[in-house]
Amino acid sequence: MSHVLSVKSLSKSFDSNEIIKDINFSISKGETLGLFGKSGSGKTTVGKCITGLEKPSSGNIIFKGKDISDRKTISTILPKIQMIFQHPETSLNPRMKGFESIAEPLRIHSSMRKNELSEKIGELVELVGLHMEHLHRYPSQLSGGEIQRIVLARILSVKPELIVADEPTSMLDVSVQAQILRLMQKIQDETGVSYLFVSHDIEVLRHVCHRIAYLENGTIARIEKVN
Ligand SMILES: Nc1ncnc2c1ncn2[C@@H]1O[C@H](COP(=O)(O)OP(=O)(O)OP(=O)(O)O)[C@@H](O)[C@H]1O
Repeated sequence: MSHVLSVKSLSKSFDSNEIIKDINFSISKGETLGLFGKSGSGKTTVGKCITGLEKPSSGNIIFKGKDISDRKTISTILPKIQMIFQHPETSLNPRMKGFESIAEPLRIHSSMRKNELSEKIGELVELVGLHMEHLHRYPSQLSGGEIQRIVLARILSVKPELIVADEPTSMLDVSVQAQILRLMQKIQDETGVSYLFVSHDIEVLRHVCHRIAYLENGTIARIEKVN
């Protein structure tokens, strides 16, 4: 299997405080790699370095053979790498209804006409299991699970090849959590997207990941295959 992402000797310090050091791992096409670590271990920092939200102190991030460690190159790769955050309520613009939230990246990254846009949004809404009525609501009028579905539809609109999912279900109750995890697996089966799934919940990771990387003392202590 070809690697979508390779992280090589990644380190990141904040104010001379080294948070992660010499991190190495790869993710194949269609693979879910879990990143496990306790609170404050630096999981989100790894995800932010990959998605360009933080600049690595040193090391390389190779996406489909191209080094995207410097900010100039990453702008040409985005939107192929997307990130889902932990707090659904802060993931969307509170002043945008569902339709606009999903349409916004399509308007930026494609030149679709109005009817093409509506058709595409209809397909995405069906893929993530929402109903048209949800599109006419603001985030404050949607549940956490419905917001994460809108977030997924928004992200999928630009056909990402890698999604960094940072505790995407930890704020949801157990039954909704299971629905979103199933949805993410269905999306992977249908699109071949790869995930870096960040969590402090080892049971969730064992359920959804092909392999799990354990972050300890700022570095990857080991990577295990999940049977
Ligand atoms: N921009 C920043 N400036 C300074 N310190 C930061 C910054 N971002 C993160 N940190 C620190 O880096 C450490 C790792 O944070 P990070 O959010 O990556 O951990 P985490 O494993 O994702 O934690 P959690 O599971 O609680 O979300 C923490 O001590 C945090 O305070």
